[in-house]
Amino acid sequence: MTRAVLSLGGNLGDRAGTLRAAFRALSGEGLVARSVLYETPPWGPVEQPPFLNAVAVVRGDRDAAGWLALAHELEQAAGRTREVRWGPRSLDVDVVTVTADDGTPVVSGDPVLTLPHPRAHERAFVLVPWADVDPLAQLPGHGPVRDLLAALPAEDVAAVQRWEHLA
Ligand SMILES: Nc1ncnc2c1ncn2[C@@H]1O[C@H](COP(=O)(O)OP(=O)(O)OP(=O)(O)O)[C@@H](O)[C@H]1O
Ligand SMILES: Nc1nc2c(c(=O)[nH]1)N=C(CO)CN2
Repeated sequence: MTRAVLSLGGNLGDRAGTLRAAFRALSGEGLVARSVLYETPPWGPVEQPPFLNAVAVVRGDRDAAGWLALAHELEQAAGRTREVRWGPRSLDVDVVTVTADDGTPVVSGDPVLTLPHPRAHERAFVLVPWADVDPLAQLPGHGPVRDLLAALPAEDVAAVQRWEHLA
Protein backbone atom coordinates (compact mmCIF):
# COMPACT_ATOMS: atom_id res chain seq x y z
CA MET A 1 0.00 0.00 0.00
CA THR A 2 1.12 3.55 -0.70
CA ARG A 3 -0.21 6.98 0.14
CA ALA A 4 -0.22 9.74 -2.45
CA VAL A 5 -0.87 13.45 -2.27
CA LEU A 6 -2.56 14.72 -5.43
CA SER A 7 -2.93 18.36 -6.47
CA LEU A 8 -6.03 19.10 -8.55
CA GLY A 9 -6.71 22.30 -10.45
CA GLY A 10 -8.67 23.71 -13.33
CA ASN A 11 -9.59 27.03 -14.86
CA LEU A 12 -11.89 26.17 -17.78
CA GLY A 13 -15.60 25.32 -17.80
CA ASP A 14 -17.48 24.38 -14.64
CA ARG A 15 -14.42 24.41 -12.39
CA ALA A 16 -16.15 23.35 -9.18
CA GLY A 17 -18.24 20.68 -10.92
CA THR A 18 -15.10 19.22 -12.49
CA LEU A 19 -13.20 19.11 -9.20
CA ARG A 20 -16.14 17.63 -7.31
CA ALA A 21 -16.56 14.94 -9.99
CA ALA A 22 -12.85 14.11 -9.58
CA PHE A 23 -13.31 13.80 -5.81
CA ARG A 24 -16.31 11.51 -6.37
CA ALA A 25 -14.15 9.30 -8.59
CA LEU A 26 -11.37 9.35 -5.99
CA SER A 27 -13.75 8.22 -3.26
CA GLY A 28 -13.71 4.81 -5.01
CA GLU A 29 -9.89 4.91 -5.15
CA GLY A 30 -8.94 5.15 -1.49
CA LEU A 31 -9.63 8.83 -0.79
CA VAL A 32 -8.43 9.51 2.77
CA ALA A 33 -8.82 13.28 2.93
CA ARG A 34 -9.60 16.23 0.71
CA SER A 35 -9.19 19.95 1.09
CA VAL A 36 -11.86 22.51 0.38
CA LEU A 37 -11.65 24.30 -2.98
CA TYR A 38 -9.47 27.39 -3.19
CA GLU A 39 -9.51 30.10 -5.85
CA THR A 40 -5.96 30.91 -6.88
CA PRO A 41 -4.31 33.38 -9.26
CA PRO A 42 -2.60 31.71 -12.24
CA TRP A 43 0.96 30.63 -11.45
CA GLY A 44 3.51 30.81 -14.25
CA PRO A 45 4.11 32.84 -17.39
CA VAL A 46 0.75 32.35 -19.14
CA GLU A 47 -1.97 34.98 -18.75
CA GLN A 48 -5.19 33.10 -17.99
CA PRO A 49 -8.26 33.03 -15.73
CA PRO A 50 -8.04 32.11 -12.04
CA PHE A 51 -7.93 28.44 -11.05
CA LEU A 52 -9.81 26.44 -8.49
CA ASN A 53 -7.36 24.17 -6.70
CA ALA A 54 -7.56 21.45 -4.09
CA VAL A 55 -5.52 18.61 -2.65
CA ALA A 56 -6.52 14.97 -2.14
CA VAL A 57 -4.78 12.34 -0.03
CA VAL A 58 -5.33 8.79 -1.27
CA ARG A 59 -4.14 5.41 -0.02
CA GLY A 60 -4.32 2.18 -1.95
CA ASP A 61 -2.69 -0.69 -3.70
CA ARG A 62 -1.18 1.41 -6.50
CA ASP A 63 2.49 2.17 -6.94
CA ALA A 64 3.69 5.61 -8.07
CA ALA A 65 3.07 4.85 -11.76
CA GLY A 66 -0.42 3.67 -10.80
CA TRP A 67 -1.22 7.01 -9.14
CA LEU A 68 0.01 8.87 -12.26
CA ALA A 69 -2.21 6.63 -14.42
CA LEU A 70 -5.15 7.50 -12.17
CA ALA A 71 -4.29 11.21 -12.45
CA HIS A 72 -4.36 10.92 -16.25
CA GLU A 73 -7.68 9.01 -16.13
CA LEU A 74 -9.23 11.82 -14.09
CA GLU A 75 -7.91 14.43 -16.55
CA GLN A 76 -9.33 12.48 -19.49
CA ALA A 77 -12.69 12.08 -17.78
CA ALA A 78 -12.76 15.87 -17.48
CA GLY A 79 -12.20 16.19 -21.20
CA ARG A 80 -8.67 17.47 -20.94
CA THR A 81 -6.54 17.57 -24.04
CA ARG A 82 -2.81 18.32 -24.06
CA GLU A 83 -2.32 22.04 -24.59
CA VAL A 84 0.14 24.79 -23.81
CA ARG A 85 2.52 24.07 -20.93
CA TRP A 86 1.25 25.84 -17.81
CA GLY A 87 -1.74 27.05 -19.83
CA PRO A 88 -5.49 26.81 -19.17
CA ARG A 89 -7.07 23.40 -18.64
CA SER A 90 -10.31 21.83 -17.44
CA LEU A 91 -8.43 19.59 -15.02
CA ASP A 92 -4.80 19.08 -14.10
CA VAL A 93 -3.92 16.38 -11.60
CA ASP A 94 -0.33 16.30 -10.36
CA VAL A 95 1.20 13.64 -8.13
CA VAL A 96 2.91 15.65 -5.40
CA THR A 97 4.30 12.83 -3.24
CA VAL A 98 4.03 9.07 -2.91
CA THR A 99 4.96 7.43 0.40
CA ALA A 100 5.21 3.77 1.37
CA ASP A 101 3.38 2.62 4.51
CA ASP A 102 6.69 2.64 6.43
CA GLY A 103 7.03 6.36 5.66
CA THR A 104 9.68 6.00 2.94
CA PRO A 105 9.04 8.55 0.19
CA VAL A 106 9.33 7.59 -3.47
CA VAL A 107 12.07 9.73 -5.04
CA SER A 108 12.40 9.80 -8.82
CA GLY A 109 14.07 12.01 -11.38
CA ASP A 110 12.25 10.37 -14.29
CA PRO A 111 10.65 13.13 -16.43
CA VAL A 112 7.61 10.89 -16.95
CA LEU A 113 7.06 10.90 -13.18
CA THR A 114 9.29 13.12 -11.07
CA LEU A 115 8.77 12.67 -7.34
CA PRO A 116 8.28 14.62 -5.26
CA HIS A 117 6.75 16.98 -7.83
CA PRO A 118 9.63 19.35 -8.66
CA ARG A 119 7.64 22.57 -8.39
CA ALA A 120 5.35 21.78 -5.44
CA HIS A 121 7.55 23.57 -2.91
CA GLU A 122 7.13 26.92 -4.65
CA ARG A 123 3.37 26.71 -5.32
CA ALA A 124 1.08 28.29 -2.76
CA PHE A 125 -1.84 26.71 -4.68
CA VAL A 126 -0.49 23.28 -3.65
CA LEU A 127 0.89 24.07 -0.19
CA VAL A 128 -2.11 25.97 1.24
CA PRO A 129 -4.68 23.21 0.53
CA TRP A 130 -2.16 20.55 1.59
CA ALA A 131 -1.56 22.24 4.96
CA ASP A 132 -5.35 22.47 5.30
CA VAL A 133 -5.77 18.66 5.11
CA ASP A 134 -2.50 17.79 6.87
CA PRO A 135 -1.02 20.58 8.98
CA LEU A 136 2.05 18.47 9.85
CA ALA A 137 2.75 17.41 6.24
CA GLN A 138 6.36 17.15 5.07
CA LEU A 139 7.53 17.55 1.49
CA PRO A 140 10.41 15.07 1.15
CA GLY A 141 13.67 16.90 0.44
CA HIS A 142 12.18 20.26 1.39
CA GLY A 143 10.81 19.91 4.92
CA PRO A 144 7.55 20.86 6.64
CA VAL A 145 4.88 22.33 4.37
CA ARG A 146 4.20 24.97 7.03
CA ASP A 147 7.83 26.17 6.77
CA LEU A 148 7.66 26.24 2.96
CA LEU A 149 4.55 28.39 3.19
CA ALA A 150 6.29 30.73 5.63
CA ALA A 151 9.13 31.11 3.10
CA LEU A 152 6.83 32.15 0.23
CA PRO A 153 5.91 35.82 -0.33
CA ALA A 154 3.03 36.54 2.05
CA GLU A 155 0.95 38.01 -0.79
CA ASP A 156 1.21 34.75 -2.77
CA VAL A 157 -0.14 32.82 0.20
CA ALA A 158 -2.86 35.38 0.96
CA ALA A 159 -3.98 35.24 -2.69
CA VAL A 160 -5.02 31.59 -2.25
CA GLN A 161 -8.59 32.15 -1.15
CA ARG A 162 -10.89 29.58 0.39
CA TRP A 163 -13.71 29.25 -2.15
CA GLU A 164 -16.07 26.69 -0.56
CA HIS A 165 -16.93 25.59 2.92
CA LEU A 166 -17.54 21.92 3.49
CA ALA A 167 -20.40 21.07 5.87
N1 LIG B 1 4.80 14.31 -10.29
C1 LIG B 1 4.17 14.39 -11.46
N2 LIG B 1 2.82 14.52 -11.51
C2 LIG B 1 2.18 14.62 -12.70
N3 LIG B 1 2.79 14.57 -13.90
C3 LIG B 1 4.13 14.44 -13.89
C4 LIG B 1 4.87 14.34 -12.68
N4 LIG B 1 6.20 14.21 -13.00
C5 LIG B 1 6.28 14.22 -14.31
N5 LIG B 1 5.06 14.35 -14.88
C6 LIG B 1 4.84 14.38 -16.32
O1 LIG B 1 4.56 15.69 -16.74
C7 LIG B 1 3.83 15.58 -17.94
C8 LIG B 1 3.15 16.91 -18.24
O2 LIG B 1 2.21 17.14 -17.25
P1 LIG B 1 1.24 18.38 -17.33
O3 LIG B 1 0.77 18.62 -18.71
O4 LIG B 1 0.21 18.16 -16.25
O5 LIG B 1 2.26 19.55 -16.92
P2 LIG B 1 1.85 20.94 -16.42
O6 LIG B 1 0.69 20.75 -15.48
O7 LIG B 1 1.68 21.89 -17.57
O8 LIG B 1 3.09 21.40 -15.56
P3 LIG B 1 3.44 21.10 -14.07
O9 LIG B 1 4.00 19.71 -14.03
O10 LIG B 1 4.45 22.15 -13.75
O11 LIG B 1 2.18 21.23 -13.23
C9 LIG B 1 2.89 14.42 -17.71
O12 LIG B 1 2.54 13.77 -18.89
C10 LIG B 1 3.67 13.52 -16.77
O13 LIG B 1 4.18 12.37 -17.40
N1 LIG C 1 -3.04 28.85 -9.61
C1 LIG C 1 -2.68 27.88 -10.44
N2 LIG C 1 -1.85 28.16 -11.46
C2 LIG C 1 -1.50 27.17 -12.31
C3 LIG C 1 -2.01 25.86 -12.15
C4 LIG C 1 -2.89 25.62 -11.08
O1 LIG C 1 -3.38 24.48 -10.88
N3 LIG C 1 -3.20 26.63 -10.25
N4 LIG C 1 -1.68 24.90 -13.02
C5 LIG C 1 -0.91 25.16 -14.02
C6 LIG C 1 -0.64 24.06 -14.95
O2 LIG C 1 0.64 23.66 -14.87
C7 LIG C 1 -0.30 26.49 -14.29
N5 LIG C 1 -0.68 27.47 -13.33
